[in-house]
Amino acid sequence: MENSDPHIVVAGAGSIGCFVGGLLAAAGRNVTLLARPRIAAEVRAHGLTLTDLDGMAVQVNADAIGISTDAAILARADLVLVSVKSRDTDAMGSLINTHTARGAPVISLQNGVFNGADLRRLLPARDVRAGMVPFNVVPMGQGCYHRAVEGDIVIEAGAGDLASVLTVPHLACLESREIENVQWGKFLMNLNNALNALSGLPIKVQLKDRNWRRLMADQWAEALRVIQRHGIRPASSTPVSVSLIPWVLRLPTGLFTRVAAAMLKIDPQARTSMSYDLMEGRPTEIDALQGVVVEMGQALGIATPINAMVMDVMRTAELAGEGLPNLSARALRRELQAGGAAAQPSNGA
Ligand SMILES: NC(=O)C1=CN([C@@H]2O[C@H](COP(=O)(O)OP(=O)(O)OC[C@H]3O[C@@H](n4cnc5c(N)ncnc54)[C@H](OP(=O)(O)O)[C@@H]3O)[C@@H](O)[C@H]2O)C=CC1
Ligand SMILES: CC(C)(CO)C(=O)C(=O)O
Repeated sequence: MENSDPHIVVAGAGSIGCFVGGLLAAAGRNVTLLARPRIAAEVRAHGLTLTDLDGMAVQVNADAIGISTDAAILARADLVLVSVKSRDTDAMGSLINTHTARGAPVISLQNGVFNGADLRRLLPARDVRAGMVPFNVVPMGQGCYHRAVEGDIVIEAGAGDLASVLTVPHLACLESREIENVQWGKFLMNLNNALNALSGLPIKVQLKDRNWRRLMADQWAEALRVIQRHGIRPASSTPVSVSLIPWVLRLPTGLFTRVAAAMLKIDPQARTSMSYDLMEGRPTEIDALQGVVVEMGQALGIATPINAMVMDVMRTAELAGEGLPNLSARALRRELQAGGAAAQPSNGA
């Protein structure tokens, strides 16, 4: 990437893409959102209003940011930020391969741990970087996107100073030589996406319920055991190590609330991205999260009944297409005890 004012194309602008692309454009970067017609129409009509839990309020007028629904815009990209859901990574990778110049770096801003590798497979001999977005973005409608959890973006280290290109007021980006560990740490957090979506609750309300936290803790511990047995060492994205998180989650609510406040700032509106998928009747990223734990467990003959149960219940909710199912943690425990989903290989681990 040689251009001093690189053209950044956000490939699949939804919550993360509009928020990140919008802040970059607000700082004067040359940004185009590649978006579906419904999002393009919204941004053309209202521009973007970007807010956050610290009181940020940034307005981006529609004429300050490029908007396109045509993938051919990728031909004019010097840098591509991929922000589609995991199910669309292959399709977007193929579009980038068709249209984008080989010299343009491609950065995945997606959850899950394999999107970077999937893009690399589709885009051989290109500069493809995995990334990790720690914050949550709530789509508020009329071009308004609200960042409801704090944190800085982390991207895989490599040639050029891409982190500086992506660091502007209200948005910081760091490079890491251990991006896989960083992604695995976020992966563990994202296992709550499904629980949160099934609960139908904002994250903050869900976290106040000790039954939900116990289920989160058990699910986390089950996944961590499998991941570590594969030799992976997840890096925590909070000041508390990944192995201590289950202990923190199991604390009585008063104590937990105090410890959690020092770990991560979350505002009352935050719901996980999977909640919006269920609300809007779209398939979720469950395969890239619980699905990965179940497969990794199967590969080692380790039972993962909680992750398997959550995956099954999520599939039922997707098929029902009735939005958030508003289940209780107790209902999921009963599902686990009923054991249908728990029919897993076990070596007693
Ligand atoms: N939202 C959040 O708070 C966070 C999300 N993430 C991760 O970031 C990634 C993006 O999430 P999020 O922004 O919430 O997802 P969204 O669904 O809000 O945005 C993705 C957008 O890409 C669109 N899209 C898909 N294919 C194309 C295409 N070929 N051309 C144009 N647009 C396309 C989708 O449209 P359509 O729906 O019609 O397919 C959708 O509007 C996910 O991996 C998610 O897990 C990470 C941290 C937080
Ligand atoms: C809520 C958060 C930030 C962590 O689980 C997230 O990644 C998501 O909404 O997908």
